[in-house]
Amino acid sequence: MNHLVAPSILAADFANLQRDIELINNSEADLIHVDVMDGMFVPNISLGLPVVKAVYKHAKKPLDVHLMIVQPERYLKDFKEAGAASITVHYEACPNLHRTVQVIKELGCKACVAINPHTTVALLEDIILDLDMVLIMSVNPGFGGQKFIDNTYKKLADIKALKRRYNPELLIEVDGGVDETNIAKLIDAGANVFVAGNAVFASADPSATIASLKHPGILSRS
Ligand SMILES: O=C(CO)[C@H](O)[C@H](O)COP(=O)(O)O
Ligand SMILES: [Fe+2]
Repeated sequence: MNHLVAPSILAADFANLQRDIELINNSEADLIHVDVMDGMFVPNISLGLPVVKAVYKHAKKPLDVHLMIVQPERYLKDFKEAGAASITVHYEACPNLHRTVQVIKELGCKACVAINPHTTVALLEDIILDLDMVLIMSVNPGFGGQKFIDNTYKKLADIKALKRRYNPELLIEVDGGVDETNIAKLIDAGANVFVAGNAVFASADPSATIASLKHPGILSRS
């Protein structure tokens, strides 16, 4: 399949959020990545349900909601009602992960599990069959603009092997430090959904950057 690009609005201008949503709407982006942080699971607070609802009102692309919160099972229905098309919960935040994943699917959302850089891919073996997508964190969650962690390539090799064995349709998302310099290598490593925050919104021309993430190898900038 062709890979998907998911700009993260964490790096957008929150005072001009509608403008930045329109920018994504009119770009080659496939999804809108929404980072929800609670100051507990991660040492940062970003945005919550009212902002997700406001984004959904203007969004013409599916919302890919990444919950970096403790006990995310408390809020799954709320995020579905706020407009989430897919809901990502963290392996590290879910003691009853199988149940949490079933609830996400019963709500009609795509179910995704994220793992932090220190969490071994092998821990996903008994849940992978139930998932639509796995998110490999390529930075420690909590902040945009961090440096990509190279061990991600090893984790992609491991998840690719599990995918081949158990769930060939599985999507593999990479989040953190993705940009025009590493996306081609990440595609080769087996990833097919790419979150990009700073690479898009800190660039001089965010739409052109999204286009070049969508078509790596082709010079989309004039
Ligand atoms: O989940 C996240 C951080 O926890 C963000 O999605 C991620 O950091 C994207 O930002 P950038 O592309 O700037 O690294
Ligand atoms: Fe994210």
